[in-house]
Amino acid sequence: MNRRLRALLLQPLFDRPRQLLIAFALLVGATALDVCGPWLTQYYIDRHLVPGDFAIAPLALLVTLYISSQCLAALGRYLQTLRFARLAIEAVRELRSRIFRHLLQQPQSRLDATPTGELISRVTSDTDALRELYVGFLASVLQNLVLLIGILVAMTLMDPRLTAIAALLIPAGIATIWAYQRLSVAAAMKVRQLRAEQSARLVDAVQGIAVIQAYRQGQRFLERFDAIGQRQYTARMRMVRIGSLLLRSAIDLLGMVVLAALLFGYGITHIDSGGDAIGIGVLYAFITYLGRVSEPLIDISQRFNLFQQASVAGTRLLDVLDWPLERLGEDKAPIEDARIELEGVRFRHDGAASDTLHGLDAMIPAGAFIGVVGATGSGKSTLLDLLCGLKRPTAGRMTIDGRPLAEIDRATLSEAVAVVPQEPFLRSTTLRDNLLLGGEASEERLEQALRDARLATLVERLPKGLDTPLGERGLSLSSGERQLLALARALLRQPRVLLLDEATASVDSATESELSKALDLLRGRVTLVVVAHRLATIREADQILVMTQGRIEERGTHAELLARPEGAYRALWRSAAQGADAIG
Ligand SMILES: Nc1ncnc2c1ncn2[C@@H]1O[C@H](COP(=O)(O)OP(=O)(O)OP(=O)(O)O)[C@@H](O)[C@H]1O
Repeated sequence: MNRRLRALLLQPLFDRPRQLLIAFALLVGATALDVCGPWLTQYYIDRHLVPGDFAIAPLALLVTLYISSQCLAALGRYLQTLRFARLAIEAVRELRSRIFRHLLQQPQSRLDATPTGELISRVTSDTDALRELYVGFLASVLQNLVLLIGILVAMTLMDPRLTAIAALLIPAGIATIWAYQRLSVAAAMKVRQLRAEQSARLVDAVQGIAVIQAYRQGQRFLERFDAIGQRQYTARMRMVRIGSLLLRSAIDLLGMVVLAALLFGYGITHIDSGGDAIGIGVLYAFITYLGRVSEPLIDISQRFNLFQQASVAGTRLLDVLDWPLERLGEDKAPIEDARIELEGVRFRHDGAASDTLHGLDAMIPAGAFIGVVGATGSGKSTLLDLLCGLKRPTAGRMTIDGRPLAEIDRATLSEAVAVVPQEPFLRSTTLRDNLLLGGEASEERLEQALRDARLATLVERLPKGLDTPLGERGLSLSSGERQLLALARALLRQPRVLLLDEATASVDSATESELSKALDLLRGRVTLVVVAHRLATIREADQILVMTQGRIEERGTHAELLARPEGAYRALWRSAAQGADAIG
């Protein structure tokens, strides 16, 4: 295990030295009291039972000591378990939020490239594996080790020679555990890998359930899922076979052999000492202890796979923590006019063979209304992602009010630039929370934004109005309504730049023309960049950029572009008009 992994796994514990110390002290105390049990019994047998001394006072003292030591041991165990659990839960909560914070600061490209199920499993099940390590492995292994030491000390105090015989069980047990580890590691890794595969398939299926049902692919998905289940079963059974052969059975067998050796040893010592050196009570205590030595050994070995799993999970978490954070600018001066300039802006996706945007030049004056049109895949959405800072250009320069976009602080930029994406993100909470997204606004501003986004009538119809929950069992908005909600959310923030990506693609023509009027009201006050398939939306734009395969092929007003006989815009306009069966 390397140093970083060790630090990741252990640091959260060492960050809480007081708690760790208290938990450990409780553990040692409880174990010591536990070990007292057989020792007190031995004392009773040798000093009272065998000589036939049944005086009430010492007997009562012995019984009281026995009961109270065992009760205190149980109390100590209970407190120790609580302490370790608290330590583990706190450590995991902290780690989980560290990983989540790191994910939230990732560049868009990283999140795009990583499957959702994978991200979720890193934040949840991988951090959970660490909790298991603290509660299931660390606490238990420490407890068992202390118990073993306690038993050995108690035995040595009673009889060192017999202890030497009984202690044979320890190296033999360790050798068995070592063999188990070696034989089962491959199967354990296989099980974990198959489990990850199974959850990835599950996430795929749940996300695509509508398509799976529509294309009648349920049976195929089920068969593939079951096939993984079958492989998992085989790997698990292999682990169980190795485990049941080597762990309980082998260690129990070893225990029997050592017991026989002990009885033999007892006999020899007895003869050597002339028959009265070792009491029957010592033998009783040794037999009891012996039974308790094999339990900790089995327990340690069985919990070893928790340690293995935590190591694998820890490696995956370190991998996430290694993902570089998005470079953030530090320029916090507010954006005033929102004049945007692009010079030779290029963009290439990570690992892609060619550029998606090939050197864009554009000058967007403050308060201008810019329309962006072009064929599917021509790079319109990518351009908007660059304008709002979600993606960084691979080459070229982008400025806003003459200040490089890359140097502007993230919060300043997102305060000034609002985006209405193609597929709006909605949370399963109320309409109000979805509009505010954690921010604040007066009722008047909320109502104004709803009116501007043409959502006011929908909200008035709902019995709970803005407090109606969305998603799951709540209201399910239509695609058009979702877009309007995203628009209202953007308007609420009174941005300096408003970027719309096909924001009105799913609303009917009447709503769309009303929205155009609302956007008209923003003209001159807000810099507007509108990507549109429906050309009517951007007909009134100050300038229209026509994109083809990552380049700006044409630019001009609607009238100028339409006047070009062989122009791309004219062709788009004509085909759209033919589609609508009427030339505009
Ligand atoms: N990770 C990626 N690696 C390589 N190419 C990608 C990646 N992600 C997107 N692309 C490509 O980038 C191009 C531009 O996509 P973009 O979404 O900007 O197009 P668009 O003009 O907005 O299309 P639409 O009108 O369909 O929304 C597309 O050809 C897309 O396939």
